[in-house]
Amino acid sequence: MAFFNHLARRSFAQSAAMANAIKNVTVIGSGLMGSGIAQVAAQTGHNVTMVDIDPVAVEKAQKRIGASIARVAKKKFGEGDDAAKFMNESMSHLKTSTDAVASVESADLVVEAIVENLKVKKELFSKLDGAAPAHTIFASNTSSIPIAKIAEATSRLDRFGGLHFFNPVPVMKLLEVVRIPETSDGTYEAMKGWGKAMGKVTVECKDTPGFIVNRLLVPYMFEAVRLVERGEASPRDVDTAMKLGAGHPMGPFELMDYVGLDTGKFIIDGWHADYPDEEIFKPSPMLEKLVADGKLGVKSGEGFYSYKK
Ligand SMILES: CC(=O)CC(=O)SCCNC(=O)CCNC(=O)[C@H](O)C(C)(C)COP(=O)(O)OP(=O)(O)OC[C@H]1O[C@@H](n2cnc3c(N)ncnc32)[C@H](O)[C@@H]1OP(=O)(O)O
Ligand SMILES: NC(=O)C1=CN([C@@H]2O[C@H](COP(=O)(O)OP(=O)(O)OC[C@H]3O[C@@H](n4cnc5c(N)ncnc54)[C@H](O)[C@@H]3O)[C@@H](O)[C@H]2O)C=CC1
Repeated sequence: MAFFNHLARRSFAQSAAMANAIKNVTVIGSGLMGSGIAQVAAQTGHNVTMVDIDPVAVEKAQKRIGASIARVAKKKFGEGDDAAKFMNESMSHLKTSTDAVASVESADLVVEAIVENLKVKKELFSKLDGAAPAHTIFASNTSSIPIAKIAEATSRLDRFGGLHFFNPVPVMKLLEVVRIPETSDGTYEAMKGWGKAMGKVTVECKDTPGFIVNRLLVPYMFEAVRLVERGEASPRDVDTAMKLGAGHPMGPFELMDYVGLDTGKFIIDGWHADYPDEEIFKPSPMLEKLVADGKLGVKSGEGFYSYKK
């Protein structure tokens, strides 16, 4: 028994060491999720480089992070010097760039949070694979794409996994840590350890559609749209019903607007393509039209609801 305790202690120590070895974090994508992941990594003392192809997106992200860190600081320290110190210290850990290749040169971990498109994700990781150091762990924040399909663009399958955060990242405590068969134990332990260093509660996931939360949440959200498409209730009443009847903080339509209708469409289109006979993965004409009209939810000012001031 002592031998196995020794092994357990050693593997825990190894994973803690590997997680502690994750100091330099590069986040690719500075949208809703990338900016949140970069913010929390900076708040928890990591050296963070946040990257985007779109310089305007980087600028917007810096503003979003500044406002969000102010809310976190106020919640933690109230007003005054400690809050200001927390904000300044957090922001001092954050750099931005539009050069993804240069940004991974000394990365211990790369977290990708770009558009939910397999081709674009694979192109990015293939490019980074040749630029990042051999020890660097690659992880995707994808909502729905199989990690294995993304990882096959690289030569580091043993150092590849999924780190699936939840929106808004500074608030939602959960982190889904996904492994593919080739993910080494050391990599997996390091990813879980880093999640804890980020202040998250981690759950272990296999590389299955939607991992845990989205496999349950996305079909629920699309069933809500189908209920409205059948004329059985209004979006507002469905949201009220789920908040007051099921205790959800947001109803499904508010949540889809919050997540982004484009992201919702990317997810369901991917699953429908892979599982064409699965009823609950069927796309929604109502959502298709909104996305086609550029109504992407909060991020575009209008989705199921209007957010124009
Ligand atoms: C699609 C995927 O792949 C996976 C996903 O992410 S699925 C989506 C998962 N996310 C959810 O389900 C979110 C559900 N909604 C909620 O939890 C809440 O509505 C919410 C946290 C977003 C907002 O909470 P709320 O009570 O309605 O409003 P609000 O008062 O603004 O915020 C509550 C607290 O969170 C904090 N907060 C909210 N948004 C924040 C942000 N962006 N940054 C920092 N703090 C924030 C606020 O400081 C606030 O705390 P105080 O009131 O003490 O200051
Ligand atoms: N929106 C949500 O609630 C959640 C989304 N996710 C996942 O996170 C990822 C990002 O989603 P969002 O942040 O919502 O998207 P978003 O649209 O807000 O941000 C995506 C960002 O990626 C940038 N980008 C696109 N291609 C790029 C490239 N090749 N190199 C660098 N930057 C590039 C875009 O300019 C944009 O700023 C997606 O995979 C999504 O499925 C995961 C959890 C929750």
